[in-house]
Amino acid sequence: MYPIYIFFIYSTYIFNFLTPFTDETLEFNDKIWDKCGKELRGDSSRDGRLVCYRLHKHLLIRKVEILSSEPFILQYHNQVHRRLAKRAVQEAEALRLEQLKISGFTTTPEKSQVRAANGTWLIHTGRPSFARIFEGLQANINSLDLSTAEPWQILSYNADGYYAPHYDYLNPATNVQLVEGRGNRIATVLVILQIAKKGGTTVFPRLNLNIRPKAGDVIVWLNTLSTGESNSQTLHAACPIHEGTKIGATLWVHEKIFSQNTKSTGLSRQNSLARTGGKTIT
Ligand SMILES: O=C(O)CCC(=O)C(=O)O
Ligand SMILES: [Fe+2]
Repeated sequence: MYPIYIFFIYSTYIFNFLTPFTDETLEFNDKIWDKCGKELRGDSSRDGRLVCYRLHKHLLIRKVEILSSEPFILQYHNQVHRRLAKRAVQEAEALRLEQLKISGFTTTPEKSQVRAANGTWLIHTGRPSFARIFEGLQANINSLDLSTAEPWQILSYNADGYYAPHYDYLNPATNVQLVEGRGNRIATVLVILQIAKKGGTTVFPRLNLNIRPKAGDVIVWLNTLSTGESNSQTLHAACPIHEGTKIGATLWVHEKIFSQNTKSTGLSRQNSLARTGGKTIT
């Protein structure tokens, strides 16, 4: 009785911080993938804020594209060099990617309403390529303090993999200590390390946006409004993969750095898994 009880508490606890926040019941049926087929981008003739600009840094020039102004969504083109992205893929594949595995199949005929992917946590500098990517991101995205981010969440989606529509911000009611200690996930930084041959775009259904990034591109968006409230327009998903394997690495950026009481929020376990690339220390 006692161990079962502990397991129940423990799994609910872990599940809470891995589960994206939904403040409503999101429909899960084939219709949710309606926008996945073709690339959908914002219309700059309707919104003059949707512009491209060049970012000059250390003699490198990068193209940055504003995909949406409200919520703010940016695409950094070729932020990660092709070779670096390839090395990061090799490093990712050597990690225990079954750590965050959700197969997509449940005991009922319905598919998982979370995602179908393998994955793991990794600390920011946990592998050389990820450390270099992290440094490069911090140098370019200086409006965000990336040290406030949770460890890398690396996800690998095979054919039929997907990430169901969700929000990245946390529900403060079910993540009380984490949100009190670190604030909410104000921004998401999604690094595309490898794209699928077919499918696997990143879709924002409420914004009519379906992004087909290249390997090495980075998508950044703000999850909260300037008031600090969560922005439900940021609903997004990874469309089903039809062929090949997509690998992405996400940083969920918080408002502030760890505070003392963050240690007891479950993030300590997340961090210990991240330090070992998904291996549980026994
Ligand atoms: O892989 C994608 O396109 C989306 C990933 C995502 O939503 C996340 O990591 O929060
Ligand atoms: Fe997400």
